[in-house]
Amino acid sequence: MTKDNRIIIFDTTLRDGEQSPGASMNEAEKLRIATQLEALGVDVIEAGFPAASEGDFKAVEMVAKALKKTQVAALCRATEHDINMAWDAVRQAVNPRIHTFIATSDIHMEYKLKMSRDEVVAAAVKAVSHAASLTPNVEFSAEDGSRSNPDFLCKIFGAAIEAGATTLNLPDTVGYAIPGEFSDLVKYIMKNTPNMDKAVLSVHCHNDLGLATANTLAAIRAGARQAEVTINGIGERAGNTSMEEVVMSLNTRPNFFPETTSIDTTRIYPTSRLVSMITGILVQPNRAIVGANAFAHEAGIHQDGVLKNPMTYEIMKPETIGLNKNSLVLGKHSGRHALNSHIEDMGYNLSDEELEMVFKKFKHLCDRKKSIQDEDIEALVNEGVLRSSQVFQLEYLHVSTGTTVYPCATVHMKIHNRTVKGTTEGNGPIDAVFATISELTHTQSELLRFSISALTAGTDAQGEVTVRLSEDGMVALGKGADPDILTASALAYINGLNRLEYLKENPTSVRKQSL
Ligand SMILES: CC(=O)SCCNC(=O)CCNC(=O)[C@H](O)C(C)(C)COP(=O)(O)OP(=O)(O)OC[C@H]1O[C@@H](n2cnc3c(N)ncnc32)[C@H](O)[C@@H]1OP(=O)(O)O
Ligand SMILES: CC(C)C(=O)C(=O)O
Repeated sequence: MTKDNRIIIFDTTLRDGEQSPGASMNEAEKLRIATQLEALGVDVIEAGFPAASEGDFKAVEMVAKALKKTQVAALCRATEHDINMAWDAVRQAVNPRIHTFIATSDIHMEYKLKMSRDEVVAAAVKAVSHAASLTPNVEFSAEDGSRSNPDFLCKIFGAAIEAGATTLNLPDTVGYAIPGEFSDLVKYIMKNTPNMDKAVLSVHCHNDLGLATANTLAAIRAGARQAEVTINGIGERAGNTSMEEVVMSLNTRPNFFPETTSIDTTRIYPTSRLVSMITGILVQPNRAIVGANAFAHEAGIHQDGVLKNPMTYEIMKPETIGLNKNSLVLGKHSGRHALNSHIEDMGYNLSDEELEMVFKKFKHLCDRKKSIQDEDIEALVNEGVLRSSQVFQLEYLHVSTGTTVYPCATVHMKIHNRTVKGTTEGNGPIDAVFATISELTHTQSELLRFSISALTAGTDAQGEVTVRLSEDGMVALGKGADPDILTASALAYINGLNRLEYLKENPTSVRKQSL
């Protein structure tokens, strides 16, 4: 048993991770991940189960040949054939490891293996002795260890050490363990296994109850010195202990965990992305450490705190895991501080009054649109700031249109602080809107151009309308943005009219304003 506080990180993304339904990887893909895992700094890479298929054999062999410093392990049943296959596949690694296993729980021994306890001990000893005749680096796992009799575990582990195993792995194969109980089991094994000081105790947890990381950390506290993990926690059924959770727990809470790892945490995020891309298993947004929302803040009170000091709501720095920065997601829970900071990042400098105006429109937009993009904000700023000295304002718009209805628009506008209302028909809904506005404002402008575009992707995107109006030799652009394209059109038209009014009053600024 190693006495120091360094935890050996044994990554089984390429073996147990590959057991996630649909995650099978080809040789080149495994090699790509293995190379990344080596750069990440894992100590051991379990590259596959060579007896499973010719492809897996080749992949393990390729990884073993390619890696420069990392130990490469291959899993095998407790049979001579599987062990020989495993050895043939890993033997060219700088430090090859044979990992052999057999189940030790009563249910597995009776129903699956159909073997007695003594037969299982004999098979384990035979397998470990054979593996140890090939390499000094032998790991033995007691499959379904957490549901096995503790004294039987100590007996088989003691026998495996005597046969040459240097790492003993206690798997919670079916994710059944509870942290306190698992930690007691680890302590019991360490105390009662003969010659335990000659081997490293490892744990390998599954996430069936969502406790894989908690059990692994409890085991580390109890003295386990190897953690078997996968990137993004992928693996059989509900998956394995996730590497990023264990490593970042140790890293973030050094006052609680004196244990350390050799992981370069700044490579965690890119590795997570790579594994997700290759396996096709998406990372859920709220996943700890590597989820898209792990460093994103939406609530105004949180955003304000983060702007003042990120540590108010962040226990880790995003750069520590290789993310450029956190993100303040603008949404309906955001406040003025976050909105203003975002607007400043976009290059605008608003007065308090302007910010107030944009903030109101922003909240209104958030109630109607799920995700707010930079373009949405830009449109709101343009809208809010350019409309600050407006003669004409839209108060209400109702349009009826359809296949059997003649398009008709009802518009209420504020003109010089007086509300006027009107209804007009048109050739189409936009024509009806523009005709009504024109009538209410007593303007005679000519519509030179009308264009509409979606500011962002998705059916809930804001539409941006641009109009070019001309009156008495003056030309003005008008812009309007709204998720409703008829409202966006009305806003653009009124914006253009306001600019024309401005030009009429400030003829010297004609050129500048009409650009
Ligand atoms: C908890 C884990 O994650 S364990 C690792 C799981 N990984 C894999 O299973 C790797 C992929 N597996 C495979 O490709 C195949 O199962 C193979 C090639 C390994 C074996 O295939 P087959 O020979 O067709 O056997 P099959 O998988 O149907 O059954 C497993 C056999 O191995 C036996 N067995 C299971 N575990 C062990 C073990 N650790 N040591 C020895 N024998 C074992 C079973 O009792 C069963 O034996 P039986 O045929 O006498 O009943
Ligand atoms: C073979 C062992 C290590 C395993 O994968 C498990 O028990 O889950």
